[in-house]
Amino acid sequence: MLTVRGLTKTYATADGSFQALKGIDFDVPQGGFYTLLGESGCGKSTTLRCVAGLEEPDGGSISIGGHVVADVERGAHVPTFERDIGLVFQSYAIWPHMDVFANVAYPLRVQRPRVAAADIKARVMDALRLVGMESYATRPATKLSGGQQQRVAFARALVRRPKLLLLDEPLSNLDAKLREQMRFELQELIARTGVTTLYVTHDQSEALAMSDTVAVMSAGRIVQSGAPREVYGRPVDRTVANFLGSANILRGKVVDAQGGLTEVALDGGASTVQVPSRAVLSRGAPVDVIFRPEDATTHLDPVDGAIECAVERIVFQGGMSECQLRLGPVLLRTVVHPVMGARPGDRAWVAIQPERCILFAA
Ligand SMILES: Nc1ncnc2c1ncn2[C@@H]1O[C@H](COP(=O)(O)OP(=O)(O)OP(=O)(O)O)[C@@H](O)[C@H]1O
Repeated sequence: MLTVRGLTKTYATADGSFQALKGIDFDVPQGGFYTLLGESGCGKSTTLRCVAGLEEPDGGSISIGGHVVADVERGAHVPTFERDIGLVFQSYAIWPHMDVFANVAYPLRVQRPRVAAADIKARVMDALRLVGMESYATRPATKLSGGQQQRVAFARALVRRPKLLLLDEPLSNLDAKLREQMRFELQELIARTGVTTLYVTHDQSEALAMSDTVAVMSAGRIVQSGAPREVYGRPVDRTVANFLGSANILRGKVVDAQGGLTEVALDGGASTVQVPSRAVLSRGAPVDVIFRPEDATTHLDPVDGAIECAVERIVFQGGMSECQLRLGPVLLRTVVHPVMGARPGDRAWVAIQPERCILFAA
């Protein structure tokens, strides 16, 4: 449905130029929910803005539903209002001088192909019903809460029944509780309409919870893309592992490698672990062993093969606590039940599940 090939974009800056996109390729199938995730400045919004036609790329091509909307080589650039898209940004961007109805009706009145006047009311009310705002049609836009304004923005983006919905951090202005509620509402809304969605966020929990496919971006490139579980469970490098969830990293050296298992002696004589690894690493090679907080258990008594640490901090997080443990220069994080009676300074033993570890050459 959406195809992006070889997208590049360089901005002119005060001291020269800055290449924000260095060759972006991806496809979103019909009805797919594709998320661009990454730290601030990695190029997520620039990618979305190129798909929307708000920026002109300087290389590559974009097609939406089989129609080429941008192709630098052929000099093609279809303006935003002629692309079959709905757009929602972080700032609600609904017009304060109009009521809810007029806001949602606006794209039907100004964009082509025009919708017959007689059909406008039914189309607007359908869109408002979709977001649970049908009883607010005559409410001035300024007399709405943040969440209600964003619902109106979704209704306005969907009222023309676009092929593609483009969402740039649409939940970021909402407080934590509302953000979570709106996340589910938005997911349901998208599932009900079946609209293909390109979503931009720096919030990893949003990306993991909502998407069919997550693409992690860094410095103008997509470094990994796949199903959320796959990217979380099998990050291709430390950057992805660290960005998507928290990752514990232990340095070590390869002792032996046989039959897909690599034996690693962790630095400081902490322990030896046998980790599955596809890469062929020579004996003595320095490596990083990476594991997620939930892939280790924490014990207050010695356990065979476990790593001895000192409890540094217990961070209560409601249903679970994060246990921070000191191992020389490294601070490990594990997940423990809030009733676990550990205190700062206690000795503790961390047993990692070797089959869940990931190995990278250091
Ligand atoms: N109009 C512009 N002129 C110059 N540089 C720009 C312009 N727009 C964006 N950039 C730069 O391009 C890079 C990518 O910006 P972009 O907005 O795509 O990042 P992002 O990943 O969406 O970040 P954020 O999450 O902070 O919005 C940044 O370094 C940014 O400073």
